[in-house]
Amino acid sequence: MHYPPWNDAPPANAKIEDGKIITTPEHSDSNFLTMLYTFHYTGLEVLTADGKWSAPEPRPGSFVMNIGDVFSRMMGGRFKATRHRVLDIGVDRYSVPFFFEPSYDGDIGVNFMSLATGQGPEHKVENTGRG
Ligand SMILES: O=C(O)CCC(=O)C(=O)O
Ligand SMILES: [Fe+2]
Repeated sequence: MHYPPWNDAPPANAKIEDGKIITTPEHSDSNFLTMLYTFHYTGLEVLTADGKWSAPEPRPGSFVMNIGDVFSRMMGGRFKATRHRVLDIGVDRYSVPFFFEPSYDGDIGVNFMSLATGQGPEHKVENTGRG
């Protein structure tokens, strides 16, 4: 992904709290799991459990792993999908996300954990492709 800077002309809806400017608004990824490579670039922020935005320090050679909506739902919400956003850092920014998706006939039914624990709401099979 390539994020060009707004170059001092951001649209009104790119301006957020504390004078920050965003290139990608807050969201969670709709997939299972995302492996994200951010090189040496800052700009990524993740929402922590106490509702504060936190900027993980970029670590070249490492991946950020973001839990997606599908994984969270399969786990009955015990693991939360990572809310995250990207700030304008004033220079061209690059990142490489790998969006790991379930296979077309994979079972992504809710409450997968109950298959292993025998506890909690019953797991119901739902195939990715057939809903
Ligand atoms: O570029 C990044 O650091 C994050 C990208 C992202 O959130 C996305 O593509 O869903
Ligand atoms: Fe994302």
